[in-house]
Amino acid sequence: MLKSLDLRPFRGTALLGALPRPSIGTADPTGSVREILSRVKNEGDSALYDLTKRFDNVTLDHLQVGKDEMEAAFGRIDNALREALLAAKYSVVRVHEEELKLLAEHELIDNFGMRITYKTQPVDRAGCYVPGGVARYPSSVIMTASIAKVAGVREVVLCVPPQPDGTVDDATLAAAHICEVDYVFSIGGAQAIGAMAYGTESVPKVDVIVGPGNVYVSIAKREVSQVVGVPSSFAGPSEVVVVADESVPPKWSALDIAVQAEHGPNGLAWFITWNEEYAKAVEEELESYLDEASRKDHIASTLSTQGYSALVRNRDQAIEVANLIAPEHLELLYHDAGQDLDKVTNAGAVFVGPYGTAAYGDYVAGPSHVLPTYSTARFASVLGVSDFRKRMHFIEVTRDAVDQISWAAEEIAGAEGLEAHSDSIRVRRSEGELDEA
Ligand SMILES: NC(=O)c1ccc[n+]([C@@H]2O[C@H](COP(=O)([O-])OP(=O)(O)OC[C@H]3O[C@@H](n4cnc5c(N)ncnc54)[C@H](O)[C@@H]3O)[C@@H](O)[C@H]2O)c1
Ligand SMILES: [Zn+2]
Repeated sequence: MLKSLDLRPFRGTALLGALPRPSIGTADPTGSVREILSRVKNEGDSALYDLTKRFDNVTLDHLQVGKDEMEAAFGRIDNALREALLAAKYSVVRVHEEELKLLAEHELIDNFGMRITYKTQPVDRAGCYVPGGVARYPSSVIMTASIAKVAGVREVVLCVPPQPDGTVDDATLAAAHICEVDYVFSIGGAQAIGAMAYGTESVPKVDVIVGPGNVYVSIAKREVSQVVGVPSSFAGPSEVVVVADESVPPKWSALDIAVQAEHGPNGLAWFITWNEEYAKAVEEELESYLDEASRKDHIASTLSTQGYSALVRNRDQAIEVANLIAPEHLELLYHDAGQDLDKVTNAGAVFVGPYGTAAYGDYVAGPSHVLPTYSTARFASVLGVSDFRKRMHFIEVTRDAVDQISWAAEEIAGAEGLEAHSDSIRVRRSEGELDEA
């Protein structure tokens, strides 16, 4: 089931060489994504109807889902699901209200008489993509839209692929209602990203696009990043690295390997341990679980292409391997894992201790489940309030600064041959103090 790797002999750069390269799946669809985007840009709504027919096999007669329909869906869903979605939103809002405090306006420093103040402002309108091909993701509504609202975004636009009958499922609409989403459109794939980036007759143009999706969606976001803000993470097919030993029941480890593979194809699932017997026990549990799993095909498809069971020397090497993979989800399930957290440098989210299945993070932990995949955790981060806000500095130049630091600015302007630059400073320095009115 999982491909076995014995990484024990490898050290340093040889270890990197011994790891299989991540793969984006079958053929790279950048060419067809570009075609879709240019049709949306040039033809607007009519391209959206046509592409939805082609890729979702649905003939729509309108694109927008009204606020009344969101409210009705909220009323229709099970009581227990309604409570669960509200609890998840509450948890996400709490975490992000705290995160927002970190961005509070403050004076950084008095720098040579120049007062530097740090401030952030929300973007005006955000677009959230909620996937809906292989599975339904009401949780992704909460993990994007509620964070945009906490960040202070004025309007939130949400796109989600239509179901085969052309509607959007009740749970997704109910989540949109809970998160006070302003517009919902039943459009999926690269065409949805194009619609939000360029704007069409029906879909308002947004300033930032966030949200996970399959390769078409993720590549489309990368393509439109010239005209709209897009976080640098590639929030693509799900990934997990599970590090465990005999201190954890093998069934728990086996299930966690299956969890992220359940999302669909092109994902990645690694199991890492330093205990050979335990690796065998986990493999056996995984096989017996798969015999009965309802999403057996999805899980098997990810595991057969990018499912690995790696044997390492010790926990240090386990973390070294995890850092090289830079996975979306890292689980450190073994006893005392809390001791190792400083060594983790590359991962989207890290789950610590034997109870730490990534599924808590998918729904209720509070941080967004929109996380960097495809090794982008080397440089990119979890979705958060800062993705919806822009940083700016206020620079208040006092007379004191003119006296203290003009010389350096004039000198550099001179070296760059930019006369107006040095003149603008020199007049202030030489023409003395203005009367304060
Ligand atoms: N990284 C994260 O934070 C995170 C979180 C949740 C989900 N996910 C991932 O999101 C993905 C969801 O994928 P999905 O496929 O279920 O839904 P999706 O909404 O991302 O994609 C469905 C759309 O893809 C388009 N499409 C399908 N085939 C196409 C083709 N041949 N050419 C052009 N467009 C095509 C269609 O327009 C369709 O509407 C999964 O891989 C899951 O792992 C990631
Ligand atoms: Zn998941």
